Amino acid sequence: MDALIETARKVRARPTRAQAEEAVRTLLAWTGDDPDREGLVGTPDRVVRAYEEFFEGYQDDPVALLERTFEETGNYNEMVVLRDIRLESHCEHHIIPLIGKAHVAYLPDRRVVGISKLARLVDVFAHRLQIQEKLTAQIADTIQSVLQPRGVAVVIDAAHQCMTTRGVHKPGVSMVTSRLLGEFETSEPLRRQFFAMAGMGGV
Ligand SMILES: Nc1nc2c(ncn2[C@@H]2O[C@H](COP(=O)(O)OP(=O)(O)OP(=O)(O)O)[C@@H](O)[C@H]2O)c(=O)[nH]1
Repeated sequence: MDALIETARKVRARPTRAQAEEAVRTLLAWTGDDPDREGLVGTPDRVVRAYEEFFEGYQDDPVALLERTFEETGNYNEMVVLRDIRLESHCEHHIIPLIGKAHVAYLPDRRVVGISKLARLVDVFAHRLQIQEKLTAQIADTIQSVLQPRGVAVVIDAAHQCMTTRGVHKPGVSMVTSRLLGEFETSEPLRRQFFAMAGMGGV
């Protein structure tokens, strides 16, 4: 298995919850506000709970998700596309949300995976600190490595709030990334069919 996927499966030791809450308290004090006032006293706990949700993907094994497959497919070997998968992630540079859609396709080779697992796979990697390029690659490479289909295509179209709410302040901009493997890489008609099926004919 690919070394990058092996790394993505590792569950690392982490600081305690109390340490995480203390870190939030420090940030609150750093803003210039009073962490002990009524409105903020519960904030470290809330922020840590929110982070548990945002970053729960570190606790999940992306490979195990795809290991249950079905071979009774009626010889179906055409493209399978799951499009418009809502994507919520956080950029690793500013820990600010990036929100958009993922479109995931593969060309089965005799076996297929339960379709919800593709959406779960997107969530596992999205619920980690990310840059969009790595997120796109991790989703595609995991499907390729575990299912070994004839091809995989992943496109992500997302808006980065680190570009809209701070810094360069450019609302309305979205970033599009793609990873095309196997027959999607070698066949132009197949790529075109994928982009059309994903509703991205203009990309
Ligand atoms: N390629 C890529 N860049 C990203 C992503 N998310 C955030 N960034 C960018 O990461 C860069 C970090 O740049 P730095 O110069 O280190 O940070 P900064 O001073 O906060 O940059 P500004 O955002 O330009 O203010 C910024 O250009 C962000 O727009 C992503 O998913 N992919």
